[in-house]
Amino acid sequence: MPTLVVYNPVCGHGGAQQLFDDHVLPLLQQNGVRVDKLLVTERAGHAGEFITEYLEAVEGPFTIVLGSGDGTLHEIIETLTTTTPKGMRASAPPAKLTFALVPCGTANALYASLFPPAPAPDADVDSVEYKLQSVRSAFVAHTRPAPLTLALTTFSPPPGTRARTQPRTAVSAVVASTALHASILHDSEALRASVPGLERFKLAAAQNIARWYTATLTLLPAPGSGSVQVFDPAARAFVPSPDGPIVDLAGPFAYFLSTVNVDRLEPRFRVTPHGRDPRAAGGPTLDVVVLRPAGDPTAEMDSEETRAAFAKKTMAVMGGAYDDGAHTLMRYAPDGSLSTEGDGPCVVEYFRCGGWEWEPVSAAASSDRAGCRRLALPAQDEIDERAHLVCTDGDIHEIEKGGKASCVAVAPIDDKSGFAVFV
Ligand SMILES: Nc1ncnc2c1ncn2[C@@H]1O[C@H](COP(=O)(O)OP(=O)(O)OP(=O)(O)O)[C@@H](O)[C@H]1O
Repeated sequence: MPTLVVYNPVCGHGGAQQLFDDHVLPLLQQNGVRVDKLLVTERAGHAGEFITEYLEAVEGPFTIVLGSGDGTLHEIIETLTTTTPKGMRASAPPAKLTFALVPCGTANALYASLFPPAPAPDADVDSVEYKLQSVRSAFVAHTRPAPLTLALTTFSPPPGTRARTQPRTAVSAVVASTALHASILHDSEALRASVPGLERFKLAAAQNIARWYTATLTLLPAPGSGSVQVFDPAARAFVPSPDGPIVDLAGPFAYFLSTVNVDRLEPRFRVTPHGRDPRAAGGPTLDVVVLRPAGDPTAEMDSEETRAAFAKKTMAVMGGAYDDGAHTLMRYAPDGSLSTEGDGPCVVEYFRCGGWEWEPVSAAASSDRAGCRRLALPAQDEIDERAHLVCTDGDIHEIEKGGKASCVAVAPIDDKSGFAVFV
């Protein structure tokens, strides 16, 4: 099976070259692995172009030893998924691509989810041994790779518009989000040069923590599951949603994020903490976390004070994600304080579903749906620019005014196609 080595020398703290020279390439050599091609990426887009051209010319299946963060992995998967197949790639089904991941990026969400660091706060995610686990699985232990589920997000123009181009589709292997998470990724990119580590996400979070987003959200069941599932903190399990097979949620929203393949976005940020649990039979699924101010029993009407008070709760929810996913157990006490005890209303809504539709709307339209009327904004026809941002694995997209984003989870049709990773 052809083996390619690709690494991004500038991702994370810029240590990929040394790690590959000193450890990864020697480990491959010791285990008799012949490297067919090695690419040190020179620019954004390089890895995707290189892999696509190689796969057009050479018969697969393929293994790629990839030294990067989630962004370069995303770039390869998205380029292959959205480029019309030609040459060898035109064969059906297209050849399978399996990754041995070497975490060299900033957050390394997929790697940290597949190889969760030990619970001790000082567990060393920077050690060479921690970083070589996927390569060892591939070439030393010869484990069976795990298939990757993908989230396909399509951006549609307003209904009735004559499409100038085909609707765009973005592909993610980790996260598709809007609201606070998309705002953080949007703003943190500008900080990349000045704040190189995870701190830039915390800085961008502080800038955006008090924003609300007006939209409507529809969650759709996975094929074969019959219903959207909702996490029941008392049972510590997903159960069919009492709202029926499809769940409609009105805004405003503070947080909305969906994940595939992962239970965390950073080694310690377990935002969808059951994302790696074994699934019941049925189609591929997304784990979805939603935070809506209307759930707060003390949020009476929209005002600066209400938003400032709710921002503290959003902070507490983010803190719960850093505390092993405790936000999914949080409930409101009657006075609006948060606790993981008691049986009050859940603070976050944690769902498992097959897909979702997010449609930015005016505040009036959003609050027309049941449950959120009391938080209607005064300026009813204002367009909420920020509600139009969608993040797919770090890429930021903008929904056209009057349009929407629709996301669906897909999995390889068999174990000879699609993408997989050595775990
Ligand atoms: N030589 C290069 N110069 C500049 N950008 C590059 C180069 N090689 C790859 N890239 C781009 O860098 C971006 C970020 O890389 P990557 O995701 O691997 O690291 P990261 O952002 O540090 O990590 P993470 O995604 O885990 O936070 C990718 O979108 C990729 O296209």
